[in-house]
Formats: sequence, C-alpha cells, structure tokens
Amino acid sequence: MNIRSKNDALEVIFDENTGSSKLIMPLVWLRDHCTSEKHYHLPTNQRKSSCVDLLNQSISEKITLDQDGKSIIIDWVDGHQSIFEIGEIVGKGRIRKKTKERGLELWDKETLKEVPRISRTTLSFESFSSSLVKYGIVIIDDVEPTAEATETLCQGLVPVHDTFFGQFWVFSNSGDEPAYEDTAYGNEEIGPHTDGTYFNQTPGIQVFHCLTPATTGGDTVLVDSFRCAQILKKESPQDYETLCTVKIAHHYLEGSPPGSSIHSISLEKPVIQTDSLGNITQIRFNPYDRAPFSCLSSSESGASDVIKFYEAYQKFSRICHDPGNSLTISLRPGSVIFIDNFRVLHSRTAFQGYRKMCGCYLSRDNFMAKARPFLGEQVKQFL
Ligand SMILES: C[N+](C)(C)CCCC[C@H](N)C(=O)O
Ligand SMILES: O=C(O)CCC(=O)C(=O)O
Repeated sequence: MNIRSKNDALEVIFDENTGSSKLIMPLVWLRDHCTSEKHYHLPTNQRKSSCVDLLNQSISEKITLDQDGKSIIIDWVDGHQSIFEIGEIVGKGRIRKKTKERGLELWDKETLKEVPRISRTTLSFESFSSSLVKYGIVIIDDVEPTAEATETLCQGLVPVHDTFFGQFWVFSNSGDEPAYEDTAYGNEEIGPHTDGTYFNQTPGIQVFHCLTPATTGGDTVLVDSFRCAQILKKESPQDYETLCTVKIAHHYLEGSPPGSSIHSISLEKPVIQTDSLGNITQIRFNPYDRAPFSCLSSSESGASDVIKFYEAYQKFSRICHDPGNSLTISLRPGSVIFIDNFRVLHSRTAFQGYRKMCGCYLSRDNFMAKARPFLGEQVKQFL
C-alpha cells in the first residue's frame, strides 16, 4: 500500500491479491465522500454538503496513512480531518466493472422453453423476485380466476403503478367494461411492444390474468428485447448505436380524427436506454404508439440521419418479430403473468369469441426496493 500526492489528487497503489492496482482519487472527490459527522448525516444516510464550497474545502494540508496501513487520514486546510478506510473508499469509487449480463438470463425460444412458474400456495417473494429479475417474466398459478383475487394477489406483492387506465383494469372485447381508445380493447393482433411508452414514468411491471379465454387465438407472445438488442449490436453495431442515441416521443391520443387530441405524450427518449458503461437499462419499443417524428430539416445530412434511424428501427423490429426469439403461451384462468415492462415485450395474436382479461401495472422502483435484499450484489447495483 502506497500513497502519493499528485497535484489535486492522491495516487493509491495497493495489492489486490493478483498484483498491484493503481487508483487516482481527486481530492475534491475524497472530500465529497467524507462520512464524518460534519459532512454526513448517519441516521438518514444522506450527505450534508450542498457543494457550494466543496472545491475550497478540498485543499489538503497533510496526508498520512494510519499505522496498520488500512486508512488514509487527510487534514484539510479548513481544519477538518477525514479518515478513509481504504477498502471502503476504493469500493465506492472504482468504476463498476461492466458485468456481462448483471445476473440476467437473456433468453430466446431455444434457451427458455417455458415461462418460470410458481404456485400461489408455495409463493415466496424471494422466488417471485428472483425469477422476475432473471428472466423478466414469471407466472403465478393457482390463483382464483376473479379480478378481486388477482388484485389482492398483486397488492400483496408490490404497490400498484397507477395511470389514467386506473389502478386495476378489467378489459374485454365486448364493450361491457370501460374501454379506452386502444387496440388492446379489440380482438386484432397486436405485435410485440412495451406498454406506456407515452408516459415519462414507464410502468415497471405488467400483470395480466386471462379470466375468460377466447374461443380461438388470443395467445401471448413474449420477447426478451435485451437479447434482441444484443443481437442487433452484434449484427449491426452502428444501428444499435443509432437506437441508443436517437430520441423519439410516443403518445396516446383520444377522440377520432380530425378532432383527436393528445392525452399523454412522453419526452423524447431513445429506444435502447443504456447506463454510462453501456449496459442496457430499458427498452421502450412500441411502433404503434409513436408520436409524429419531428425531425425534418433543410439539410441533406439531417435527412440521411432520419433514414438511418428508420433502417435501425426496422432491423430491431425484425429481430423482435423473429419467431426464434419469442415464446408463445396461452394465458389461462388461474395463472397470472408478471412481465418486466422495461425488458420483455408482449404481444397478442388475433382472436375470435369473447375474451376477458384483468391486470394492472406495478411499480418497478417499489418492486426493486423490496427485491434487493434477495438479489446478489451484482444485480442489486445494476437494476
Ligand atoms: C393495459 N391496458 C389494457 C390498460 C392498456 C393497454 C394499453 C396498450 C397501449 N398500446 C400501450 O402500449 O400502452
Ligand atoms: O390482450 C392482451 O393479451 C394484451 C393486450 C396488450 O397488448 C396490452 O394491454 O398492452
């Protein structure tokens, strides 16, 4: 273990079993991470500094290692002293390694033969959350086939994510239940999509329970869009990049044209959302609910960028529609499906006869808060 002052930073060289490692810690970063009482409110785990004076405070007078070489002690010019336990401060500061799949099992038709299932009678939040995080889908069986029982089950698991569709919905193609102006309330085929792309706060988890199946058709097709994005990246990195950067808006309109009006519209966001390390964090894909693409300019290069976007979007859409990448199931009364709406696309085949569904959206943040204690370190940080 070795420390060296370098202008406005501290160079730390330490042994990491496999050899020596070097990290350069800017002094301003160290002062910002001081967890002494002056800067950190322990009972709430919140920082105290508003940062108005942070750089002025970040001038060191003396930097020393404690006797056993485990902590760095910095005396700052304003008289404050910070003590940093080396293992802890390195853990906080090191750029998180890009983990390949963050504990996620990306799947296609070959690798996931069926949706993971749990019986309500043996249900634990641990098994529920680990399947949902790993695969983006899970079915709970042996549920009483009523809207009330489904609602009670969901409320016991995760708080509902409310939208203008209501907290809990019952919908069919009969016109008996309240209907919105969306193809979900008809019997035509709807291709793979994520829901609520027209909300800035995308619903986190989609729940469906088919209370009355159609006479024929009405199957559910599920697609792991993270896997599809991975395929796109491999086949065509440039198109992948385009979908990570070009931002588009989605909307939900009400009223028939020409009198239709916007009821909900999202800010422009990319189809593939990634974190700073390039990990995919969310896919927002709904070709049907896209708002007008306001992208036209007088420049030729602008026009070619627009064409590039359509080429990338078409390629991604084709991958998402490839039967080799999807799993088709028939939802049945008694079985409730939970779908990660940031990752798994759902679609419905056309159907004949009366069909009744119920379901709701669940809050993804609240799900994750409850699930984190059951998840591995890797997964906890990334989702
Ligand atoms: C789920 N529920 C039936 C209430 C509404 C369905 C909305 C589907 C819509 N096209 C979207 O992508 O959001
Ligand atoms: O009817 C279904 O099975 C699903 C409809 C749908 O895609 C939706 O509600 O988002």
